[in-house]
Amino acid sequence: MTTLNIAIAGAGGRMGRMLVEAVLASDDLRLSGALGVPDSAGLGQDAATFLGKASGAIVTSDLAAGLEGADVLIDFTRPEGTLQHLEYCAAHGIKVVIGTTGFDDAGKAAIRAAAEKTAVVFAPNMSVGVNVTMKLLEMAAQNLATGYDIEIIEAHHRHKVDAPSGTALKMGEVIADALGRDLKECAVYGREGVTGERDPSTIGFATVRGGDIIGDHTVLFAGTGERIEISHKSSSRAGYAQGSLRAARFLADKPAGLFDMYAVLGLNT
Ligand SMILES: NC(=O)C1=CN([C@@H]2O[C@H](COP(=O)(O)OP(=O)(O)OC[C@H]3O[C@@H](n4cnc5c(N)ncnc54)[C@H](OP(=O)(O)O)[C@@H]3O)[C@@H](O)[C@H]2O)C=CC1
Ligand SMILES: O=C(O)C1=N[C@H](C(=O)O)C[C@H](O)C1
Repeated sequence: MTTLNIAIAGAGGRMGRMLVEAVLASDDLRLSGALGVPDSAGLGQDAATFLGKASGAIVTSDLAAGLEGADVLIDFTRPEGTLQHLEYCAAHGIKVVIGTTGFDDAGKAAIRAAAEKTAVVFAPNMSVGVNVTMKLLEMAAQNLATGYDIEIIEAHHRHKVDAPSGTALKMGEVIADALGRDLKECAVYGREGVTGERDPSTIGFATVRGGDIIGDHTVLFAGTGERIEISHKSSSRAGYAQGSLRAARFLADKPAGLFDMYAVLGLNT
């Protein structure tokens, strides 16, 4: 078995720690490096210190040091950090799994451009369950195209900085595509005051933030006399970490290109 060298960006974050633990627990992956920002609490320490272990990877903000020998970088940070890391990886032939959310159109264009130089998996949610839920939404939207109002409700922990979640936005895109609509034209991101009656062609979003909610998403198809709710609820971040490792293994033999979790999980039918 060949060993894949994995570097982790945002190694001290909620997802970074899950990933460090998951890489150390695997027998085909090696933690080759760990990136933080200059004021990160764990800078200069072993990335596995929080587990009471030594991985040999010291958290650094020096990209060359943190990415030395890496085959794949797994990045769950912030858009500005991810884009910096990606530029370095594209220039040095390092593959990248991007879990970060909250990119604007320019950021997404930069990811597409970098993927012409190196292989990239970019997905707002790495869990198998969420990606299968996306397929269910496609089917539901195709079959409930008229007479059903579509609302997407998401809930996350108090520390989350972007809204709606990347997953909720992707759900909106999947549904809009299935209905032949453009999400940019039909999304409604908040309601207040005298809003008038609901326009049936819209897709509504509602955001809840509080406590330690890991990630809940519900899509409501509200018709007359009935409603359908398709929900996914995460009770642990482990599913995101395991999905990210699957994405890293998937990239091992891939040439440059942009892939999503449908490709990783074989859901592109
Ligand atoms: N695709 C998926 O399946 C999932 C995606 N996410 C997304 O992943 C991202 C991170 O989430 P989470 O782990 O909860 O967040 P955290 O805030 O816990 O962790 C973010 C990490 O990135 C570091 N960081 C912050 N700013 C920068 C920067 N500019 N450059 C480089 N590193 C930076 C932080 O450093 P420091 O330690 O100093 O704070 C921290 O280590 C979010 O966008 C979230 O939406 C989350 C879960 C699943
Ligand atoms: O910030 C989080 O925590 C999560 N972010 C992702 C998103 O924005 O969709 C995925 C998951 O919901 C957890």
